[in-house]
Amino acid sequence: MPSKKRVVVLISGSGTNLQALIDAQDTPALPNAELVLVISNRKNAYGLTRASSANPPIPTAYLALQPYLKKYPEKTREDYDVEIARMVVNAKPDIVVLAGWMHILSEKFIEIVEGRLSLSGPEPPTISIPVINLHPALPGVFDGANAIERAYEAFQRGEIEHTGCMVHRVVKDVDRGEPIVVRDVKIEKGEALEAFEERLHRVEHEIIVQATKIMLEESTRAS
Ligand SMILES: Nc1nc2c(c(=O)[nH]1)N[C@@H](CN(C=O)c1ccc(C(=O)N[C@@H](CCC(=O)O)C(=O)O)cc1)CN2
Ligand SMILES: NCC(=O)N[C@@H]1O[C@H](COP(=O)([O-])[O-])[C@@H](O)[C@H]1O
Repeated sequence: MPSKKRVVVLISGSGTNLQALIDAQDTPALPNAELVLVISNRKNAYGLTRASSANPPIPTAYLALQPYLKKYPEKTREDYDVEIARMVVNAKPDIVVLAGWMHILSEKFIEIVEGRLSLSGPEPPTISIPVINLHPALPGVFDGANAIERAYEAFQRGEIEHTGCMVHRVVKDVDRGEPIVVRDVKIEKGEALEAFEERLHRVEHEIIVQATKIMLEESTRAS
């Protein structure tokens, strides 16, 4: 049996998408995969509880930007991103999944994790870890935070007829990476935001597993 593919997940909140990955790991939905680390930038993220309550428990880590900058006044936001990259690389993942990670990552993070920049010294990096992100909107529309609410309001103004969600490769430009899985989600006339959001989240829980599986299969073929 080949060794399991290692998945690192970055979160900032409730972790319902993390839970979808936890439930899918090492099942036909996400075969031969195990979550090896969950990193949160918010101490009270319930996703940390989901990880530690999993069976077996998934190791967790927490590092928030503002406390880091307060503790190390000489450091920068980019230094923080390098620390996150160090935590990720040390976990030796085959993929990194941003599942509600609400922090824009610097290009340096991407260069380190994708193996174009070495964490320590001049020797060439030996890693190339794909980073993917779940975003609750369609490619090129409603980039950034609060996308669900913005799409809902645009629908109420008659500007759009539907929205959707996607998982895409992470590049420097937020939400502009190559889409991996894209799903349309209709907004029903008269539907409350909460009901629409619940329907969209259910689709997210499917596509985050599908996209992770696709990327791990791709990395297996490439190796
Ligand atoms: N370099 C990239 N970093 C990140 C991407 C990406 O595509 N490229 N995706 C985001 C996830 N995301 C949307 O999908 C997103 C998350 C957060 C923000 C944002 O404005 N964050 C603020 C802080 C907001 C807060 O703390 O509540 C910030 O980082 O200053 C925009 C888009 C993850 N990172
Ligand atoms: N721009 C990024 C973004 O808005 N991400 C969104 O955060 C939520 C996390 O939910 P969860 O914590 O329950 O998984 C998800 O809806 C995800 O699309």
